[in-house]
Amino acid sequence: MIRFEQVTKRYPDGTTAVDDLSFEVAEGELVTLVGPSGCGKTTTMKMVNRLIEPSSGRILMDGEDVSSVNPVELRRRIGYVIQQVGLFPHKTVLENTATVPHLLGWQRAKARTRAAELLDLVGLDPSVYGDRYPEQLSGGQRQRVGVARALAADPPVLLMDEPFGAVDPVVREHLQNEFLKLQSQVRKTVLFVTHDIEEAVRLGDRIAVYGQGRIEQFDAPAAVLGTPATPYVADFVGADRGLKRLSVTPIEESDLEQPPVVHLDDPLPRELGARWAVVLDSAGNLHGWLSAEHARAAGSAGSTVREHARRMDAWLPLGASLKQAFATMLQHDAGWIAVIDEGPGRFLGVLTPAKLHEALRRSIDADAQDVPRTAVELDSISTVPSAAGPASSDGRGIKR
Ligand SMILES: Nc1ncnc2c1ncn2[C@@H]1O[C@H](COP(=O)(O)OP(=O)(O)OP(=O)(O)O)[C@@H](O)[C@H]1O
Repeated sequence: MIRFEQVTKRYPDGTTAVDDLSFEVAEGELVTLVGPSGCGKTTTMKMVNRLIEPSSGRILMDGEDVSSVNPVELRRRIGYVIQQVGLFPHKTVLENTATVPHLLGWQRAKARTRAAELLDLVGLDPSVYGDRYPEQLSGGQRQRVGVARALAADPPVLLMDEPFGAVDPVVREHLQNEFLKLQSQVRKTVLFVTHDIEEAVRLGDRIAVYGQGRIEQFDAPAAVLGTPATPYVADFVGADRGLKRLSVTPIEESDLEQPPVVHLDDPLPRELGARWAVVLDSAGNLHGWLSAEHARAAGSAGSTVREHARRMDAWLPLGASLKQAFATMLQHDAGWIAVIDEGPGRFLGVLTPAKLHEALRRSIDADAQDVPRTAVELDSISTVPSAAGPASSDGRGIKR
């Protein structure tokens, strides 16, 4: 979808910002460009919509050399979100969002309807926020309007330059989650610049780690964290990359243990054979848990599990990340969490801290041994977005 072919950018003062860059972003893929300040990320991005022209090499979008497309026409096909959102202060939120459809000559009513839909999609109720002016919004809300505006004309490509860089860490994580959800619906081809490796890992299907003007590694997040291609990348992703891996490693069925199970309408057992048992309803869905101590103490004949079961709030769907599992354990002060089938909600097993640790080891070892690393060469670049990306393990709530 977007293909860089040996692209170099040398500024007139002799600075080589980007040096012989070749990579490809597949349709619907989100690639994060990450690296320290001044390594050429923004220059890379601005060459796609021709805010900057390459000194040599070419950039193709859908097979077409962007240098042959009129820049104004080109930019209408490319949504652009930047850190300082650049909303028009004298226009309302709705008018700001409808800017590009207006420029494209859409009828006013159609443009406004579309803008309202987009505001809704980014979590801003148009009836509440549509008539406000940008100064009447929080920083996070302004960023959302920026995203809505960039999507308004439904461009196939989005360029995002540190879009969440100016908000505090909590709002930032919230915006990242919302953006992942949004991206799973709209499936744009996205180039996303950040200097934050955590953000790159959370959002990217693949990550391009920049050194000075060059890509040091172009790979799925798990591979960048598990097998850094160079000492530079290892240093950049940090000594705590084992921890960062938690967020890109999904819970798998083989990680689960099978505790004793009782059903709601079973007579209350005197012994469980363990300190606790999972309680299921007749459809096999998770209801809660029963403690052996409680069952023993209750002991009265005639009662059923239903009267003694406790609710279980610490649960996650299969495929959620180990990081979510760890956070859920901490949040509920739980020694284990239940894992259910995402669709029908069937109980699958439990994840314990020991199994969580094993899963993390498995993931690190697998990468160290045999995960093929994608070389930064055009011919070897896979066009399939990685299933290991954080987008595939969406952030699900914990409580029912
Ligand atoms: N107009 C320009 N003239 C000369 N040098 C420039 C110009 N614009 C950028 N540079 C230089 O090119 C290099 C890459 O800049 P670029 O903005 O692409 O980096 P970046 O990775 O996006 O950095 P940051 O994270 O700080 O935004 C830097 O050394 C920068 O100083």
